[in-house]
Amino acid sequence: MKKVLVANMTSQKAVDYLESKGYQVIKNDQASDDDFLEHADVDGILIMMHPFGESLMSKMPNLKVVARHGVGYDNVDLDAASAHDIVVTNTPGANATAVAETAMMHMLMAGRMFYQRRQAITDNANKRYLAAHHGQELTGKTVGLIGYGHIGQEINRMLTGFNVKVLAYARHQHEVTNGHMATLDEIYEQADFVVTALPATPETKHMINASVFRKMKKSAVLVNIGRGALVDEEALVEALTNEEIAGAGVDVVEKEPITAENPLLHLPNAFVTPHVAMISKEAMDNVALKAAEDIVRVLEGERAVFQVN
Ligand SMILES: O=CC(=O)O
Repeated sequence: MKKVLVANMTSQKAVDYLESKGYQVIKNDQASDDDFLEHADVDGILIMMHPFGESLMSKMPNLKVVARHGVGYDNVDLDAASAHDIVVTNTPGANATAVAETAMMHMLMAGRMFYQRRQAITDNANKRYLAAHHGQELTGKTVGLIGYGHIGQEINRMLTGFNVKVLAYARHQHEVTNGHMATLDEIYEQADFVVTALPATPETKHMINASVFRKMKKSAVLVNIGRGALVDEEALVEALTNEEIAGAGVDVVEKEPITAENPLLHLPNAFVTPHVAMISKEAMDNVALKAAEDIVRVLEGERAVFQVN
């Protein structure tokens, strides 16, 4: 019987599907390197954000497929995977609604500093700052979407009722119902809300940096629901502290899991969530099932079709 390790928190749907197909499932909610190696004989593995590279792959002789539970696969070493003939899959689109809802929430929360206003009831913090800063509405504004895949397009769809103008940046041309495609500089210079929804790659690392903050409007709000690596966090903290931009909403930071020391948590104009954009019952079910289906397809021989690019 083939074995699949379902690592980290996921939906039971993955386990049920794999078992219904006759696989032995080992479930491990706290996957660490040691936990992986305890089950080094597995044929497939379903992982979330745990770094997975050569040191693990080389010790798992039967491993044929690593299914990334989500979209970004920056935690998986693709070169090592191809050297070991391991297929890597991801689940584009399966969590787009949850992540787009999170982006909408961040625009509204960071735009109006709702979190800090709630906190001020009980801890008295930031009262002077909040009295002097009223925040801004999303309605009628220009929104820059950097990344226009499943998630960017879903954000655009959700924005329809807000009567915004959308400027979208992507590698490929798209029809943008609420606006049009634009260059990065057009977005930096014109957008009131800049949303980053790109993967972490060598090309996107720190693409949002001090020189970008200088190009952005002083009233702009940055929302990052892609990866922490997209934003130079030190420069972001500086830009927020000096009010070079008005605010930020981030679900992802450079060093995760985020800890209480992260300076973004202590600024009155930043709103932070701990990389939870895709955590909803619906998204977890969709993603888990899609990842489990990919594992089965690969283990049954349909490899090339599912490889991430
Ligand atoms: O972070 C979430 C994902 O990569 O889907």
